[in-house]
Amino acid sequence: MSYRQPVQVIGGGLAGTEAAWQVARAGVPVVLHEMRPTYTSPAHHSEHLAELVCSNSFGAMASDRASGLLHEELRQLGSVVIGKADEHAVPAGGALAVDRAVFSRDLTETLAQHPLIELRRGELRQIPREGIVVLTTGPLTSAALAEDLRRFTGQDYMSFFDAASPIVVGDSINQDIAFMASRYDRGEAAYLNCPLNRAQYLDFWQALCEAEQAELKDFERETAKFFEACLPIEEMARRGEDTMRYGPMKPVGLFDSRLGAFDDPANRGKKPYAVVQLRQEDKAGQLWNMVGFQTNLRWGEQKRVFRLIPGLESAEFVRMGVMHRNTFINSPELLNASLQFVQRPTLLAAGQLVGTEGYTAAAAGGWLAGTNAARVALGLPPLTLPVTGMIGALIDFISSAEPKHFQPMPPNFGIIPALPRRVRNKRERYGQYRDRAFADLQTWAAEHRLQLHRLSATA
Ligand SMILES: Cc1cc2nc3c(=O)[nH]c(=O)nc-3n(C[C@H](O)[C@H](O)[C@H](O)COP(=O)(O)OP(=O)(O)OC[C@H]3O[C@@H](n4cnc5c(N)ncnc54)[C@H](O)[C@@H]3O)c2cc1C
Repeated sequence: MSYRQPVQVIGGGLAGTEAAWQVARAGVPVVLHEMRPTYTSPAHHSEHLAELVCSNSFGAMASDRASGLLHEELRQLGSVVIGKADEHAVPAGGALAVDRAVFSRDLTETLAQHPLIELRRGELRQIPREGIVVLTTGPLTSAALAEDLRRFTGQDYMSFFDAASPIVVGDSINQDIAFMASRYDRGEAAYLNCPLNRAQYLDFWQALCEAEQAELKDFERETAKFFEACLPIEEMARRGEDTMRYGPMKPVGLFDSRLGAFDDPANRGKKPYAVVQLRQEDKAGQLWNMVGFQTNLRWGEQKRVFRLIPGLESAEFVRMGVMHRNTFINSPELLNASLQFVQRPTLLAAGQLVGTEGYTAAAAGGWLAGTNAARVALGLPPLTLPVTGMIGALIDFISSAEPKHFQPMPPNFGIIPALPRRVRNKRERYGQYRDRAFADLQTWAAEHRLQLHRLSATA
């Protein structure tokens, strides 16, 4: 096949943007189809590429954490998404967070200016039957294309629910109450923290448990499975009085230095019982994201209940929380380890459509699918097992989740068809057990006659 026929990437999210860039970087022309602004998904708000639909964070930066390792590998591999994330980073105490509007606008302009990339706006309703195609339409793939993909695979989708948290105007936060700090004083003081005493926490918890939910459609209510790493805050509240204090409202390592020294025993009684953290959204610090407060409450209820939080009594919300059903394909059955469909090797897929959750994982999958689409076009063998950090992200996810909540995710999470049980069962932190995990993976890969590449060395 001649590679003069452009590769077609469908969906300009995190995965598609990275994929299109890698195709072009290999010298192969590419058309990137993005349906926004003509059609939009229920979670997207702009017309720009690589829009971050909820939090503005790509996860922890330290390279002994799965996300940090993946960032570092993607940097070395020339990822445009992580490159722009670095350029437009905002303070986030050890996490890689970005000014989302500037980040997405810059990526849109950068891709639009590349001589080998054509950015074509409009919904693609069918998978192109010919040529090399990369599907990166995400968890909210448009209905017509989803139906065509279902016909092509002959399989139903799998799904779970994911929610986004509200964004608050900085000037409306009462900074006599909210204080700046990062947990355990790590990095710069990057978060605004709203402290609650026990009575305030219990009032808030009660109000949250009783608040009115936005309606799910009947069939959705029956099958509502939440993504455990991103539970709606009201679902967390329903699970128990203290659940939020062990989750997003964890008070440890946070202290208002205006009250005195943290380690002074005289100040022990001043430590908060619970804390709501807000992370900076934009470089100017005008917008703040409520960390871990993804929600499916009715919008009026969100305002009423969240204004009970000390410091947010007059909060103005520029975006409310929402919840959506995320769908994904049964990738271990449908794809091989190079992200090509077994049925049609010229069709590849990446991002949340294949079940990898999160911005960083989407960018990594996009890197691999784009690289492989270009390699197929150039007549080169595709790369097989993926970025080491992606494996790490997988292990990290698996080790931090409760097995009983796996149902919708594990067989499809990531692109590794059958992780060995001993890796799957690891409950310890990834960083600490990385070497052992890699040894296990190497054995497993050898057993399956797969080569395990560290892409930074092979790309
Ligand atoms: C409500 C919600 C909250 C989330 N919160 C977080 C979070 O806080 N942190 C995190 O890391 N991840 C979060 N995620 C997951 C995260 O959004 C995804 O993992 C990541 O964005 C997936 O990237 P992607 O490129 O696969 O899909 P997307 O980024 O969704 O991109 C898909 C693109 O395809 C386009 N498209 C769809 N159909 C068509 C078509 N037929 N033709 C042309 N274009 C099409 C869409 O417009 C979109 O631009 C959340 C997801 C949802 C739905």
